[in-house]
This record gives sequence, structure tokens and C-alpha cells, in this order.
Amino acid sequence: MADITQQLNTFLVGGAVRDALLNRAAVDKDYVVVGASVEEMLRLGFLQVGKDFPVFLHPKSKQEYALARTEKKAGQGYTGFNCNASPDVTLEEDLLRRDLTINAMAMDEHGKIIDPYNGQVDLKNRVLRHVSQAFIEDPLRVLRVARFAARYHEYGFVIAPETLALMTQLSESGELLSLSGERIWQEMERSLGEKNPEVFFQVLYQCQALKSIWPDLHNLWGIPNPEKWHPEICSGIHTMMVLKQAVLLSDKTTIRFASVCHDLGKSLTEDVKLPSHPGHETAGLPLIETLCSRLRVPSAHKNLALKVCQFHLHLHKVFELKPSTILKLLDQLDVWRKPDEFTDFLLCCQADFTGRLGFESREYRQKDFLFSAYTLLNKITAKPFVEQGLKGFAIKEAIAQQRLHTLTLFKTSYIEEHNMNE
Ligand SMILES: Nc1ccn([C@@H]2O[C@H](COP(=O)(O)OP(=O)(O)OP(=O)(O)O)[C@@H](O)[C@H]2O)c(=O)n1
Repeated sequence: MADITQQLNTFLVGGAVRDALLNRAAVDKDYVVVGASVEEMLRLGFLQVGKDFPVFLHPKSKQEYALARTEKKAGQGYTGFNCNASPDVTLEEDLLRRDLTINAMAMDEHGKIIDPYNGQVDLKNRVLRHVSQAFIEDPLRVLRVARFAARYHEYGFVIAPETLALMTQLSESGELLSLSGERIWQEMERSLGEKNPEVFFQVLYQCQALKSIWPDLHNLWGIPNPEKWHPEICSGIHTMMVLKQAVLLSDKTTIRFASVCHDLGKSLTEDVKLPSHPGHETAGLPLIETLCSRLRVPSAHKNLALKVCQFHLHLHKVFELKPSTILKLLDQLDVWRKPDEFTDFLLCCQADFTGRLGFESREYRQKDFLFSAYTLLNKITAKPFVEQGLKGFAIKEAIAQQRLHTLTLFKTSYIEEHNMNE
């Protein structure tokens, strides 16, 4: 039986065309339909999904088919659009409302590319360029361009100066404040999953968007650190270096997000105390809480970020801590109940340590030490104490004693074995 799309004039559009030309696998396929009406789509069996726009799902393939449309911004925010999806809207008109030239190409059923805004030239020259002034009608596009810059950094893409100027204009107009937290987080989390997420934040910093969407992170640029521990000096640059190191260590966006958050408290250090940052670990906690509730950041991301922020210095200094303090640290990290989060915490601390100019390939023994200590202590169970007839609180006490004893011996032998006495 013939597919219902054969009765329509359909074109593959957007990301699928772009990624096909880049020889990159596309996640979604979006189609645009020219010359059809809502009634015709429904009659053919498509399922309407768009509330604000005439977007449909193919009943079998579940791929997206949208009627060609033009849009005009009518008010503030995302929903303030006047949309015209009448059958006389042309493909070129539909492509004109799109964000970037590389996203404004279409492909017909024979594989022919329709490219009225020179997307192929920009793709070849590795340029992210807006299609028209309609770019500014959707402030989310500032974040999208930053995300594409992060994703395609490895291919050598840069943002066209005139597009960056438009992004700056949009950011400085305050329009970004109308974006919902969910939409910001969606772009941020996707960017964190890309190969060069630091480019996302750098671009947003450069065009002043970070000032609107995450002012505490923006404020880190220009905040100095002691040169001995931070030859790169600037806290913003350090944070980006940490994120790059986190990418080398893990694919998890939880780890990458926590790496970005770990030094936020430094934005609050009083000038007289600079370049040191006493108490920045606790100062950062409410900043993370506020951001996470504003952007509705998932709890796994938030919880790891809070732990890394509060305890990263404890791990850096772990060899200076008494065994009883190390045990307390393990309890505060909730390692006995959350071993996976603990290993993520260790990776974040490693990224913080190696994310400094000239420290990139330095060994971070603290991680190895604390993980080995945890593995050893985790073998201590209640069983022998139960067999001795101990009960309730006495068992807890006995386990704590045994852990302390084991840790004391382990720390001494570790330090000796690694010649770390002086
Ligand atoms: N704010 C937006 C969102 C989307 N689009 C257009 O809609 C297409 C599809 O959007 P989407 O699926 O969100 O993005 P993709 O470009 O497919 O990118 P990704 O690979 O990240 O899904 C884009 O290519 C672009 O032409 C746009 O112009 N402005």
C-alpha cells in the first residue's frame, strides 16, 4: 500500500539535512509539507501534536511533519507568535524563518538539496550564520547557536561576527530573561553532553548571555586565584579548564555540570581577601541551590554539584586530614549508601586538580588513596560483631572503631609506600 506521504509535497529539513551533508548521523528526521492544510493532514491520518504550530506525527513512522509556515513575533516570550501555515506558504518562506543557514536547507525525495540561503557554502566554510533578522524573534536561539558551536567545534566551526553581534544585542536587550528555566536547562544539558561543552559557556560569556541566564558563573571571569595553585589565575578560565578535564574523564552530564559549579562561591569573595577564597566551598552551596530550582535541574545533577562544591578541598587536602576526619568525610559523602556518586565525586575533584595551567598531566593521588580506603573500609561488616553478641548501637560503635583503626593503619602504610613523608 502506498504511503500517505506520497499524496503530499514533503521535504526533509533542518538538522537531518545538515548532518547528512556533514556525514554525521542525525537523531531526528523532520519534514516540512508544502501546499497542504490541517484538514488534509488529519484526513490522511496524521496525528496533530503541535499546540501552537501545525505539527503532525506520521501514524506509522512517528516522524514529524510540519506544514510550511511563516511566523511573526507578536509579544514577549516563546508563545507570542502569529503563525501562518496556509497552503500558499512556500518552502523558501518556511526556510527563511529558521535560525542558521546550515539549518535552513531542505532535501526533496530525490535527494536534491534546496538551499536558498547558502547553507552549503557556510557548511563548507564552517560558519554558523543566522538566516535573517527573524533570528532575534526567538531568544532561545542564542543558546542554540552556543550549543551548535560546542557540538561542531571539532569540525572547526566558528560563529559569524554578524551573528555574534546579533546574539549580543539580543542578550543585552534582556529578552533572555523571558526564557523558561526548563528550556535553558534543556539546551545546557544537551551542550554538556557534547564533545566541547566549554565552548557553549564561552560563547554565552562572550555574547553577554551568561550574565542573564547564570550570573554567578559569568561573575567568575576576572576573579583571581593564587598563582602557585592556579597559574591560569582567572576563576572563569579555570572553570572551563576543569570542564574540559571532566570531559576527558567521563561522558556523564552530572559530572560535567558539577565541574562547572564547583567554584561558584568564589564569585562572592570579598576583594580584601583575594586572591585566596576562604569559605568559598560553603558560599557556593546556596548559589547552586538557587540555580537548580530556577532551571529545574534534576536532583542527581544538583546533589553531585553540592557535594563537589562543599568537599572538593577536603579531598585535595586528604593527606593532611586526621583519620577520624577522613571517616567523617566519607560519612558526609554518604559513600556507604551511594558508592556511584562517590566515584563521580572523585572524578570531579580530579578534574578540578588537573584543570589548571600546567597541571594537566599531574598525578592526583588523593583520588586513588580515598577510593582504596573506601574499598577497604567497605569490607568491614556487622557480622562478626553480631556473632560476638553485640546489639544495636554497640554494633555501630564497633564498626566505627574498626573503620578508624583500619584507616589509621592504611594511611600510614600508603604514605610510606609512596614516599610522601616529607
Ligand atoms: N528555535 C529554533 C528551533 C528550531 N529551528 C529550526 O527547526 C529545525 C529543527 O529543530 P531541532 O529539531 O530543535 O534542531 P536540529 O537542527 O534538528 O538540531 P539537533 O541535531 O540538535 O536536534 C532546526 O534545524 C531549525 O531549522 C529554528 O529555526 N529555531
